[in-house]
Amino acid sequence: MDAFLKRNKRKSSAIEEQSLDDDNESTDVKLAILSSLHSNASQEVLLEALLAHDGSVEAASASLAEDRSQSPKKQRNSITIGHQTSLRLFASKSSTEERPASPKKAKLLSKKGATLHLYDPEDIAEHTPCSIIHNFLPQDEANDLLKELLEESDTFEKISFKLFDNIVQSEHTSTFYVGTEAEINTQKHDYFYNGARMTNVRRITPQLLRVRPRVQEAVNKEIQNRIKTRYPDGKKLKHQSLDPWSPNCAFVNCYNGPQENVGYHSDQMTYLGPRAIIGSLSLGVAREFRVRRVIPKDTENGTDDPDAEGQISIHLPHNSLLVMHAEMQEEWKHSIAPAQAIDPHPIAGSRRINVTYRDYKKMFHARYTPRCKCGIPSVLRVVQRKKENWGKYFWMCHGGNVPGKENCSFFQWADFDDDGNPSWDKARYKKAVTKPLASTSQVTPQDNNQ
Ligand SMILES: O=C(O)CCC(=O)C(=O)O
Ligand SMILES: [Fe+2]
Repeated sequence: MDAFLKRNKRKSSAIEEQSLDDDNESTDVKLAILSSLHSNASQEVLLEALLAHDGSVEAASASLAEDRSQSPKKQRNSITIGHQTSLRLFASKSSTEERPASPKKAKLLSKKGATLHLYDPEDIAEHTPCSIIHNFLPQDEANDLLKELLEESDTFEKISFKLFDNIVQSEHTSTFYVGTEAEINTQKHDYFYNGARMTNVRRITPQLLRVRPRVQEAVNKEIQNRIKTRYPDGKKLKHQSLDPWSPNCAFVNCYNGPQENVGYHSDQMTYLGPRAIIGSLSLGVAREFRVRRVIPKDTENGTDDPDAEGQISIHLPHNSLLVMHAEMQEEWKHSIAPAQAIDPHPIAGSRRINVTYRDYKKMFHARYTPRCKCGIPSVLRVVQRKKENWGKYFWMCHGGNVPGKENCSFFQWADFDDDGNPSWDKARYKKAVTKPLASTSQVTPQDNNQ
């Protein structure tokens, strides 16, 4: 849950600022030249053009001139978000026409210290571990869900947790929803988050329930499409589940105003299992969802700089469904950036609601996951930063996050088969799955900041 820490946020933005300072003098100069040549274009548009042309001012300028002559209204100066541009506008004809049948690693367009802004679903699928569907629900359904959750959000809470010896709070508010009263009880008694029990758990609302099958269907289609078009040999990833994605809970966030944000993190895999997939629906004010790849420290390009490849910003307008695919939590981090300004939404005002539908796996019920010496379920992590053992999963104690407790230093490598199934006692598990699915499903908050 470090993701929410104000203190942590300050630390990571300090790192980002430093890398911006280190790296961007030449980019700044180039932007200034481009700006003088295209005074009507926003900095975002200029940067996008520059990145799309590998830093060549001449080529970026030519493409901006061409773009402007084709569509003079496209340029804008607003610092709020929501306009639709595509990298394909900047790409040469042949590069878009000759998309390979089998997936190839997309050319990296983001750069150290810079933010590449993406709006177009094709660009997003190509350059990030996500895919997006705009205007996802029928308008009335999206608005009904938004209204319902805005009302709910009046009683959402900030999450409190321990950092070193301080109790700190998230900036935004949230709560989570499961299917039945029995699930609420299971949640409150059996599940632990960062070493503590969750108290704020609610029964799923009528609108969340109504939307769920649509999300389920769309996410499963996106998963299949991704496997076919983007993964090596058109095969699912190692440890990715073969089962259809079946969301049984929803974690809902409310960001009230432009400054409420979530720092860089990966979502906790403990109860979702490896290669977790998440369906994330955005409602109300449009905000920026930023992603950056986690680069192992001791590779050839080894670096300690988390911003070494820059970051990519995905714009999330009202009624968009973002799918975080199977490679996301292990290999990337994500955040909701603070905004300088926002376009108020006619229903939500300055608020944004985000629903992450999640598939809590029966096999990863808290009663099976390894317990640490403190007697609480341990958390599932993956080696992200070290080349040695990179991608290996492990269980560790999270007691250190509980006020008054110490981390008991429990550590155990995790063992999963190719489909992500754990190797523990299947007999016990079989007994449990005779219970209805609803009684074993859960919701988790975010966290996995290593
Ligand atoms: O608000 C969002 O879009 C993302 C929230 C998030 O990262 C999370 O709930 O884990
Ligand atoms: Fe998250």
